[in-house]
Amino acid sequence: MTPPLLTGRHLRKTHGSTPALRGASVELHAGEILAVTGTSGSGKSTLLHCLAGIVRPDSGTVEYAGERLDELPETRLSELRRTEFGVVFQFGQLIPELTAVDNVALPLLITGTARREARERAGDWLERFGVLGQRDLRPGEMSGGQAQCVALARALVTGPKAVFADEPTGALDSLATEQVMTALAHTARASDTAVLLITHDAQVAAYADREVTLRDGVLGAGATEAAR
Ligand SMILES: Nc1ncnc2c1ncn2[C@@H]1O[C@H](COP(=O)(O)OP(=O)(O)OP(=O)(O)O)[C@@H](O)[C@H]1O
Repeated sequence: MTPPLLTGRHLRKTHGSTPALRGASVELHAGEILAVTGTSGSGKSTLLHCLAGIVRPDSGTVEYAGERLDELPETRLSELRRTEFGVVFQFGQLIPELTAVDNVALPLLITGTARREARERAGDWLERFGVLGQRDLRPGEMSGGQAQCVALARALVTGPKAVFADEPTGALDSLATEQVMTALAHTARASDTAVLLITHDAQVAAYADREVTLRDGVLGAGATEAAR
């Protein structure tokens, strides 16, 4: 079997005096959708932040494609986040003043793509997520489901190898959840992108290839090859 794209080993992280992770280990393979479930406060978001190089664990290691994220300088980490990772949160965090197409084009502009090409590629991704008709609308003029599809298009437009989605449908009704998850699962598989999907919704976890559960900062069986 090919080695994992991303591996977290024995991750520990404490916020103030609250232990969020207590030795969590997990592997994510290229092209795989992994759902991490768990009750509120079990450490899901903290795990995502450690694996995506957003926060450093207090101890333990995070290895991405042969690089130790927990040891990298901030400059290399932010380069990786811009070029190899995509992130989506519960509330898409689109820029309210920009239209859908300009929101999606933004990561390309930041990495040096010319404006015309960036907007063309943004349009392609809006189409893949079924929201091309909303290209000239601002986030406040769209439904919640449409805005999340735009946020996903923005996360995928740079061709990331890994997408980190933290409760991406947490604010949506079940119909919009289905629209967003169908689009995410389809595009992730078509582009061989790995997805770490944080959720406490069984309807959402059902879209994953594999599901692991966090309990009190530790992952249960199946999170790593050794434990499977
Ligand atoms: N910045 C912070 N400062 C202090 N405590 C924090 C911080 N972030 C998280 N925590 C605490 O760490 C624990 C784990 O939080 P985390 O957000 O990772 O869990 P979660 O499973 O994602 O929860 P939820 O489903 O409610 O989002 C919780 O007890 C939380 O209150």
